[in-house]
Amino acid sequence: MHSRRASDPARNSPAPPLPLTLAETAFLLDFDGTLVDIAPTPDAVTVTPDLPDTLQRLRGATGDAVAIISGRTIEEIDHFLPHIAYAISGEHGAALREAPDAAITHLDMPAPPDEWLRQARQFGAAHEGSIIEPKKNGLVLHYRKCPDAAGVFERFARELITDHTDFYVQPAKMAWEIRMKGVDKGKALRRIMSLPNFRDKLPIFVGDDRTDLDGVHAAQAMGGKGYLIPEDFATAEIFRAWLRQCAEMRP
Ligand SMILES: O=P(O)(O)OC[C@H]1O[C@H](O[C@H]2O[C@H](CO)[C@@H](O)[C@H](O)[C@H]2O)[C@H](O)[C@@H](O)[C@@H]1O
Repeated sequence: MHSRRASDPARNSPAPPLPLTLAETAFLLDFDGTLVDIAPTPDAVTVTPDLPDTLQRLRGATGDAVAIISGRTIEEIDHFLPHIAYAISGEHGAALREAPDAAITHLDMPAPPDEWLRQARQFGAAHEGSIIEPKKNGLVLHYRKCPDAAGVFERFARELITDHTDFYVQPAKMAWEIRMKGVDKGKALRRIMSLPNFRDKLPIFVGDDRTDLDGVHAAQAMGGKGYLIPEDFATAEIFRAWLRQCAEMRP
């Protein structure tokens, strides 16, 4: 993934074209850095006032073909955007809720050993500002508030998972994430695109991080569009303005 600098004239290039018809389009959207701006801590993200209405309008215009695909848990997405997306995939595809009233299902995968979380919390306590975020299928070591410790965090994460071949260490935005092998946002997108409301539509996936590349490639492979911030939309704010334009398109 390449990125553009503020001085790059391409930053000012127009956003991608609007879809031709919403009735034949499905929106599958990343959360952090896309639907919301990156914030100093995971709890501190804010939803812009018009975003829930934008997503509700898109649901109406697409026949409920609006999904969020996030690295976060589904419960966290519900906290920020309650009952807004039709389907939600969490933990990079390890969890799925197919419809608003459906139960959350988890892929049958081994959980990380409890000992990892205990050790990670002990390690985090020695680094002021760090955040240890547990997930069912992994954990995230955030160093945004202690950036000089990035290398130490990486070493700790790699040593922690030594000999556990089911997991790997993924670089994330100011964080290292211990992730389960075998799940990714591309697979999550394909699962959601097989659901009745999504099937037979062209997917538009938008994300901002290297974990989103699988979603981008899967959408493109299905004949749809895969977009990245800042390559295709200079900022998340510009992407959200584009999404609003989509929501306001005539049927
Ligand atoms: O797949 P996403 O919806 O993009 O989620 C990716 C990770 O996002 C969160 O961490 C990142 O965003 C935080 C809030 O802006 C920021 O403080 C942190 O530095 C970023 O790494 C979230 O905490 C993770 O669980 C997600 O996997």
